[in-house]
Amino acid sequence: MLKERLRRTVMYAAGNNPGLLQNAAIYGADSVIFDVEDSVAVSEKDSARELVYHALKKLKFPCEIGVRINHISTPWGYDDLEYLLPAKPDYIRLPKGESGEEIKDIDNIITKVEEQQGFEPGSIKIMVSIESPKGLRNAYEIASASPRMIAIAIGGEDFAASLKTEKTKGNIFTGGRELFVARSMIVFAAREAGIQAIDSVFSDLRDEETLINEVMLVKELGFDGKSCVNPRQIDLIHQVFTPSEKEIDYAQRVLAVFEEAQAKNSGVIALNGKMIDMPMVIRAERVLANARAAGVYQKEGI
Ligand SMILES: CC(=O)SCCNC(=O)CCNC(=O)[C@H](O)C(C)(C)COP(=O)(O)OP(=O)(O)OC[C@H]1O[C@@H](n2cnc3c(N)ncnc32)[C@H](O)[C@@H]1OP(=O)(O)O
Ligand SMILES: O=C([O-])CC(=O)C(=O)O
Ligand SMILES: [Mg+2]
Repeated sequence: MLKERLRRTVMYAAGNNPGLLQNAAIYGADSVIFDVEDSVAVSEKDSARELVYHALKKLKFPCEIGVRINHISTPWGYDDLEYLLPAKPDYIRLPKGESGEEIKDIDNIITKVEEQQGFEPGSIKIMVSIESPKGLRNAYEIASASPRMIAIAIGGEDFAASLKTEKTKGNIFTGGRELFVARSMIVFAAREAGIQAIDSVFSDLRDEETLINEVMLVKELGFDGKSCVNPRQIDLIHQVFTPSEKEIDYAQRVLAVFEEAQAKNSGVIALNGKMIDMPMVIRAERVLANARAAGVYQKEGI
Protein backbone atom coordinates (compact mmCIF):
# COMPACT_ATOMS: atom_id res chain seq x y z
CA MET A 1 0.00 0.00 0.00
CA LEU A 2 1.49 3.32 -1.09
CA LYS A 3 1.60 6.28 1.29
CA GLU A 4 0.50 8.49 -1.57
CA ARG A 5 -2.34 6.36 -2.88
CA LEU A 6 -5.50 8.19 -3.88
CA ARG A 7 -7.84 8.82 -0.92
CA ARG A 8 -10.42 11.26 -2.30
CA THR A 9 -13.14 9.50 -0.32
CA VAL A 10 -12.87 7.60 2.95
CA MET A 11 -16.37 6.21 3.63
CA TYR A 12 -17.58 4.97 7.00
CA ALA A 13 -19.78 1.91 7.42
CA ALA A 14 -21.28 1.21 10.83
CA GLY A 15 -19.70 -1.97 12.21
CA ASN A 16 -22.90 -3.40 13.66
CA ASN A 17 -24.68 -3.52 10.29
CA PRO A 18 -23.80 -6.66 8.25
CA GLY A 19 -25.43 -5.28 5.06
CA LEU A 20 -23.31 -2.11 5.16
CA LEU A 21 -20.08 -4.05 5.80
CA GLN A 22 -20.79 -6.37 2.91
CA ASN A 23 -21.61 -3.61 0.41
CA ALA A 24 -19.65 -0.56 1.52
CA ALA A 25 -16.66 -1.19 -0.76
CA ILE A 26 -18.66 -1.69 -3.99
CA TYR A 27 -19.71 1.95 -4.45
CA GLY A 28 -16.30 3.19 -5.63
CA ALA A 29 -14.91 4.95 -2.53
CA ASP A 30 -11.11 5.03 -2.55
CA SER A 31 -11.07 3.83 1.05
CA VAL A 32 -13.67 2.40 3.44
CA ILE A 33 -13.69 2.40 7.25
CA PHE A 34 -15.53 -0.21 9.27
CA ASP A 35 -16.53 1.68 12.39
CA VAL A 36 -16.79 0.25 15.88
CA GLU A 37 -16.60 3.69 17.55
CA ASP A 38 -19.35 6.34 17.52
CA SER A 39 -21.77 4.70 15.07
CA VAL A 40 -22.01 1.69 17.41
CA ALA A 41 -23.97 1.84 20.67
CA VAL A 42 -22.22 0.71 23.85
CA SER A 43 -24.56 -2.30 24.07
CA GLU A 44 -23.41 -3.44 20.60
CA LYS A 45 -19.64 -2.95 20.91
CA ASP A 46 -18.83 -6.66 21.31
CA SER A 47 -21.12 -7.89 18.54
CA ALA A 48 -19.90 -5.16 16.13
CA ARG A 49 -16.27 -6.13 16.79
CA GLU A 50 -17.08 -9.72 15.98
CA LEU A 51 -18.96 -8.80 12.82
CA VAL A 52 -16.10 -6.60 11.59
CA TYR A 53 -13.58 -9.37 12.34
CA HIS A 54 -15.51 -11.89 10.23
CA ALA A 55 -16.13 -9.40 7.41
CA LEU A 56 -12.37 -8.71 7.20
CA LYS A 57 -11.48 -12.40 7.33
CA LYS A 58 -14.09 -13.77 4.95
CA LEU A 59 -14.87 -11.09 2.36
CA LYS A 60 -12.75 -9.78 -0.52
CA PHE A 61 -12.79 -6.02 -1.09
CA PRO A 62 -11.97 -3.88 -4.17
CA CYS A 63 -10.48 -1.05 -2.07
CA GLU A 64 -8.48 -0.63 1.12
CA ILE A 65 -10.36 -1.18 4.37
CA GLY A 66 -9.55 0.52 7.66
CA VAL A 67 -11.10 -0.04 11.06
CA ARG A 68 -12.05 2.84 13.35
CA ILE A 69 -11.40 1.52 16.84
CA ASN A 70 -12.53 3.11 20.08
CA HIS A 71 -9.90 5.34 21.65
CA ILE A 72 -7.40 3.41 23.76
CA SER A 73 -8.48 5.40 26.85
CA THR A 74 -11.98 3.84 26.62
CA PRO A 75 -12.89 0.39 27.96
CA TRP A 76 -12.94 -1.02 24.39
CA GLY A 77 -9.86 0.41 22.63
CA TYR A 78 -7.20 -2.19 23.50
CA ASP A 79 -9.68 -5.06 23.03
CA ASP A 80 -10.55 -3.67 19.58
CA LEU A 81 -6.87 -3.82 18.65
CA GLU A 82 -6.31 -7.29 20.10
CA TYR A 83 -9.39 -8.71 18.42
CA LEU A 84 -9.29 -6.94 15.06
CA LEU A 85 -5.59 -6.71 14.15
CA PRO A 86 -5.28 -10.47 13.43
CA ALA A 87 -7.97 -9.97 10.73
CA LYS A 88 -5.44 -7.65 9.03
CA PRO A 89 -7.22 -4.39 8.22
CA ASP A 90 -5.20 -2.17 5.87
CA TYR A 91 -5.12 0.47 8.59
CA ILE A 92 -6.35 1.43 12.03
CA ARG A 93 -8.17 4.75 12.24
CA LEU A 94 -7.66 6.11 15.73
CA PRO A 95 -10.38 8.64 16.61
CA LYS A 96 -9.85 11.58 18.99
CA GLY A 97 -6.05 11.33 18.73
CA GLU A 98 -4.30 13.61 21.20
CA SER A 99 -0.61 12.67 21.43
CA GLY A 100 2.31 11.01 19.71
CA GLU A 101 2.60 8.62 22.68
CA GLU A 102 -0.77 7.03 21.83
CA ILE A 103 0.38 6.42 18.28
CA LYS A 104 3.66 4.86 19.46
CA ASP A 105 1.69 2.61 21.81
CA ILE A 106 -0.57 1.45 18.96
CA ASP A 107 2.44 1.06 16.67
CA ASN A 108 4.10 -1.29 19.21
CA ILE A 109 0.94 -3.38 19.51
CA ILE A 110 0.66 -3.66 15.71
CA THR A 111 4.34 -4.65 15.47
CA LYS A 112 3.78 -7.54 17.91
CA VAL A 113 0.67 -8.76 16.07
CA GLU A 114 2.47 -8.58 12.72
CA GLU A 115 5.26 -10.75 14.16
CA GLN A 116 2.86 -13.25 15.78
CA GLN A 117 0.69 -13.54 12.67
CA GLY A 118 3.53 -13.59 10.14
CA PHE A 119 2.25 -10.41 8.42
CA GLU A 120 4.73 -8.29 6.48
CA PRO A 121 6.33 -5.87 8.99
CA GLY A 122 4.88 -2.38 8.62
CA SER A 123 1.98 -3.54 6.44
CA ILE A 124 -0.78 -2.32 8.78
CA LYS A 125 -0.92 1.48 8.67
CA ILE A 126 -2.40 4.14 10.95
CA MET A 127 -4.69 7.11 10.20
CA VAL A 128 -5.64 9.44 13.05
CA SER A 129 -8.62 11.77 13.49
CA ILE A 130 -7.93 15.02 15.30
CA GLU A 131 -11.09 16.00 17.16
CA SER A 132 -10.00 18.37 19.98
CA PRO A 133 -7.80 21.42 20.61
CA LYS A 134 -5.24 19.19 22.37
CA GLY A 135 -5.05 16.90 19.34
CA LEU A 136 -4.65 19.94 17.11
CA ARG A 137 -1.84 21.33 19.26
CA ASN A 138 -0.05 17.98 18.88
CA ALA A 139 -0.98 17.42 15.25
CA TYR A 140 2.59 17.31 13.91
CA GLU A 141 3.77 15.11 16.80
CA ILE A 142 0.89 12.71 15.95
CA ALA A 143 1.47 12.86 12.19
CA SER A 144 5.18 12.05 12.58
CA ALA A 145 4.93 9.56 15.48
CA SER A 146 5.26 6.41 13.36
CA PRO A 147 6.30 5.36 9.86
CA ARG A 148 2.90 3.63 9.74
CA MET A 149 1.13 7.00 9.62
CA ILE A 150 -0.57 7.53 6.25
CA ALA A 151 -2.90 10.44 7.05
CA ILE A 152 -4.37 12.72 9.67
CA ALA A 153 -8.03 13.66 9.43
CA ILE A 154 -10.23 16.21 11.10
CA GLY A 155 -13.29 14.85 12.93
CA GLY A 156 -15.29 18.05 12.54
CA GLU A 157 -18.39 17.07 14.49
CA ASP A 158 -16.44 16.24 17.64
CA PHE A 159 -14.03 19.11 17.05
CA ALA A 160 -16.91 21.61 16.95
CA ALA A 161 -18.43 19.99 20.04
CA SER A 162 -15.13 20.31 21.89
CA LEU A 163 -15.07 24.03 20.99
CA LYS A 164 -18.60 24.29 22.43
CA THR A 165 -19.93 25.41 19.06
CA GLU A 166 -21.78 23.93 16.06
CA LYS A 167 -20.28 22.45 12.88
CA THR A 168 -21.73 24.77 10.28
CA LYS A 169 -21.88 23.94 6.60
CA GLY A 170 -18.61 24.80 4.90
CA ASN A 171 -18.84 27.22 2.00
CA ILE A 172 -16.22 29.17 0.07
CA PHE A 173 -17.70 32.47 1.30
CA THR A 174 -19.63 31.74 4.46
CA GLY A 175 -19.94 28.89 6.92
CA GLY A 176 -17.35 26.44 8.19
CA ARG A 177 -15.58 29.30 9.98
CA GLU A 178 -15.34 27.39 13.28
CA LEU A 179 -13.11 24.77 11.58
CA PHE A 180 -11.13 27.08 9.32
CA VAL A 181 -8.00 27.36 11.48
CA ALA A 182 -8.08 23.70 12.55
CA ARG A 183 -8.44 22.52 8.95
CA SER A 184 -5.45 24.58 7.83
CA MET A 185 -3.31 23.48 10.77
CA ILE A 186 -4.07 19.85 9.99
CA VAL A 187 -2.95 20.34 6.40
CA PHE A 188 0.25 22.05 7.64
CA ALA A 189 1.02 19.16 10.03
CA ALA A 190 0.30 16.53 7.38
CA ARG A 191 2.50 18.27 4.82
CA GLU A 192 5.37 18.73 7.30
CA ALA A 193 5.18 15.01 8.12
CA GLY A 194 4.83 14.03 4.45
CA ILE A 195 1.45 12.29 4.83
CA GLN A 196 -2.10 12.94 3.60
CA ALA A 197 -4.78 15.22 5.07
CA ILE A 198 -8.42 14.08 5.10
CA ASP A 199 -11.37 16.39 5.79
CA SER A 200 -14.39 15.59 7.94
CA VAL A 201 -17.79 14.10 7.07
CA PHE A 202 -20.68 16.21 5.76
CA SER A 203 -23.78 14.98 7.53
CA ASP A 204 -26.68 16.50 5.51
CA LEU A 205 -27.20 13.82 2.87
CA ARG A 206 -29.78 15.86 0.93
CA ASP A 207 -27.72 19.03 0.51
CA GLU A 208 -25.50 18.18 -2.46
CA GLU A 209 -24.76 21.79 -3.41
CA THR A 210 -23.25 22.67 -0.03
CA LEU A 211 -21.34 19.38 0.04
CA ILE A 212 -19.69 20.31 -3.28
CA ASN A 213 -18.90 23.82 -1.99
CA GLU A 214 -17.34 22.34 1.13
CA VAL A 215 -15.23 19.93 -0.93
CA MET A 216 -14.06 22.85 -3.11
CA LEU A 217 -13.11 24.76 0.04
CA VAL A 218 -11.10 21.92 1.57
CA LYS A 219 -9.40 21.06 -1.72
CA GLU A 220 -8.33 24.70 -1.91
CA LEU A 221 -6.94 24.44 1.65
CA GLY A 222 -4.81 21.48 0.54
CA PHE A 223 -6.73 18.40 1.70
CA ASP A 224 -6.25 15.17 -0.27
CA GLY A 225 -9.73 13.80 0.42
CA LYS A 226 -12.80 13.76 2.62
CA SER A 227 -14.44 11.32 5.00
CA CYS A 228 -18.04 10.54 4.09
CA VAL A 229 -21.00 8.57 5.40
CA ASN A 230 -23.11 7.62 2.40
CA PRO A 231 -22.50 6.15 -1.07
CA ARG A 232 -24.34 8.99 -2.81
CA GLN A 233 -21.66 11.43 -1.59
CA ILE A 234 -18.82 9.55 -3.33
CA ASP A 235 -19.19 10.77 -6.91
CA LEU A 236 -19.80 14.36 -5.80
CA ILE A 237 -16.56 14.36 -3.81
CA HIS A 238 -14.58 12.60 -6.56
CA GLN A 239 -15.86 15.13 -9.08
CA VAL A 240 -14.06 17.91 -7.19
CA PHE A 241 -10.87 16.03 -6.27
CA THR A 242 -10.33 14.47 -9.72
CA PRO A 243 -8.46 16.83 -12.08
CA SER A 244 -10.70 18.07 -14.90
CA GLU A 245 -9.72 17.89 -18.59
CA LYS A 246 -9.00 21.62 -18.48
CA GLU A 247 -6.68 21.23 -15.48
CA ILE A 248 -4.88 18.30 -17.13
CA ASP A 249 -4.47 20.21 -20.37
CA TYR A 250 -3.07 23.25 -18.54
CA ALA A 251 -0.68 21.08 -16.48
CA GLN A 252 0.65 19.48 -19.67
CA ARG A 253 1.21 22.90 -21.23
CA VAL A 254 3.01 24.17 -18.11
CA LEU A 255 5.39 21.20 -18.20
CA ALA A 256 5.95 21.52 -21.93
CA VAL A 257 6.86 25.24 -21.85
CA PHE A 258 9.05 24.70 -18.79
CA GLU A 259 10.96 22.00 -20.64
CA GLU A 260 11.43 24.48 -23.48
CA ALA A 261 12.74 27.08 -21.02
CA GLN A 262 15.19 24.62 -19.52
CA ALA A 263 16.47 23.69 -22.97
CA LYS A 264 17.35 27.38 -23.26
CA ASN A 265 19.01 27.31 -19.80
CA SER A 266 16.25 29.39 -18.23
CA GLY A 267 14.24 28.62 -15.06
CA VAL A 268 11.35 30.88 -15.94
CA ILE A 269 9.10 31.38 -18.99
CA ALA A 270 5.66 32.87 -19.76
CA LEU A 271 2.55 30.91 -20.75
CA ASN A 272 -0.40 33.01 -21.95
CA GLY A 273 1.07 36.02 -20.17
CA LYS A 274 1.62 34.18 -16.86
CA MET A 275 5.01 33.50 -15.36
CA ILE A 276 5.83 29.78 -15.06
CA ASP A 277 8.60 28.64 -12.75
CA MET A 278 9.34 25.80 -10.33
CA PRO A 279 6.29 26.02 -7.95
CA MET A 280 3.90 25.93 -10.94
CA VAL A 281 5.83 22.95 -12.31
CA ILE A 282 5.49 21.09 -9.00
CA ARG A 283 1.73 21.79 -8.99
CA ALA A 284 1.38 20.66 -12.60
CA GLU A 285 3.20 17.40 -11.83
CA ARG A 286 0.85 16.81 -8.90
CA VAL A 287 -2.23 17.39 -11.08
CA LEU A 288 -0.97 14.80 -13.59
CA ALA A 289 -0.03 12.32 -10.83
CA ASN A 290 -3.54 12.63 -9.33
CA ALA A 291 -5.14 12.35 -12.76
CA ARG A 292 -3.11 9.20 -13.46
CA ALA A 293 -4.04 7.70 -10.08
CA ALA A 294 -7.72 8.51 -10.73
CA GLY A 295 -7.54 6.79 -14.12
CA VAL A 296 -8.40 9.91 -16.17
CA TYR A 297 -4.92 10.38 -17.68
CA GLN A 298 -2.77 7.55 -18.96
CA LYS A 299 0.40 9.11 -20.39
CA GLU A 300 3.65 8.69 -18.49
CA GLY A 301 5.88 11.77 -18.27
CA ILE A 302 4.16 14.91 -19.58
C1 LIG B 1 -19.64 11.81 13.24
C2 LIG B 1 -19.20 10.41 12.90
O1 LIG B 1 -18.57 9.72 13.66
S1 LIG B 1 -19.54 9.87 11.28
C3 LIG B 1 -18.96 8.22 11.18
C4 LIG B 1 -19.88 7.19 11.74
N1 LIG B 1 -21.12 7.14 11.00
C5 LIG B 1 -21.41 6.11 10.15
O2 LIG B 1 -20.67 5.16 10.02
C6 LIG B 1 -22.68 6.23 9.38
C7 LIG B 1 -22.58 5.56 8.02
N2 LIG B 1 -23.77 5.88 7.22
C8 LIG B 1 -24.97 5.32 7.45
O3 LIG B 1 -25.12 4.49 8.32
C9 LIG B 1 -26.12 5.73 6.56
O4 LIG B 1 -25.69 6.27 5.35
C10 LIG B 1 -27.10 6.75 7.20
C11 LIG B 1 -27.68 6.19 8.50
C12 LIG B 1 -26.36 8.06 7.48
C13 LIG B 1 -28.23 7.03 6.21
O5 LIG B 1 -28.83 5.80 5.91
P1 LIG B 1 -30.01 5.66 4.82
O6 LIG B 1 -31.01 6.76 5.05
O7 LIG B 1 -30.46 4.26 4.80
O8 LIG B 1 -29.23 5.97 3.48
P2 LIG B 1 -29.68 5.74 2.00
O9 LIG B 1 -31.18 5.72 1.90
O10 LIG B 1 -28.97 6.73 1.16
O11 LIG B 1 -29.13 4.30 1.65
C14 LIG B 1 -29.14 3.83 0.34
C15 LIG B 1 -28.40 2.52 0.26
O12 LIG B 1 -27.05 2.72 0.56
C16 LIG B 1 -26.65 1.90 1.66
N3 LIG B 1 -25.75 2.69 2.51
C17 LIG B 1 -26.01 3.85 3.12
N4 LIG B 1 -24.93 4.26 3.80
C18 LIG B 1 -23.98 3.33 3.60
C19 LIG B 1 -22.64 3.21 4.05
N5 LIG B 1 -22.07 4.13 4.84
N6 LIG B 1 -21.94 2.14 3.65
C20 LIG B 1 -22.50 1.20 2.85
N7 LIG B 1 -23.77 1.26 2.39
C21 LIG B 1 -24.48 2.33 2.76
C22 LIG B 1 -27.94 1.60 2.40
O13 LIG B 1 -27.81 0.38 3.11
C23 LIG B 1 -28.91 1.49 1.26
O14 LIG B 1 -28.77 0.21 0.64
P3 LIG B 1 -30.05 -0.58 0.07
O15 LIG B 1 -30.62 0.32 -0.97
O16 LIG B 1 -29.43 -1.83 -0.46
O17 LIG B 1 -30.96 -0.77 1.24
O1 LIG C 1 -14.19 11.55 10.89
C1 LIG C 1 -15.18 12.28 10.87
O2 LIG C 1 -15.26 13.28 10.15
C2 LIG C 1 -16.35 11.91 11.71
C3 LIG C 1 -16.19 12.22 13.14
O3 LIG C 1 -15.81 11.39 13.94
C4 LIG C 1 -16.51 13.56 13.60
O4 LIG C 1 -16.81 14.44 12.76
O5 LIG C 1 -16.48 13.78 14.83
MG1 LIG D 1 -15.92 11.98 15.96
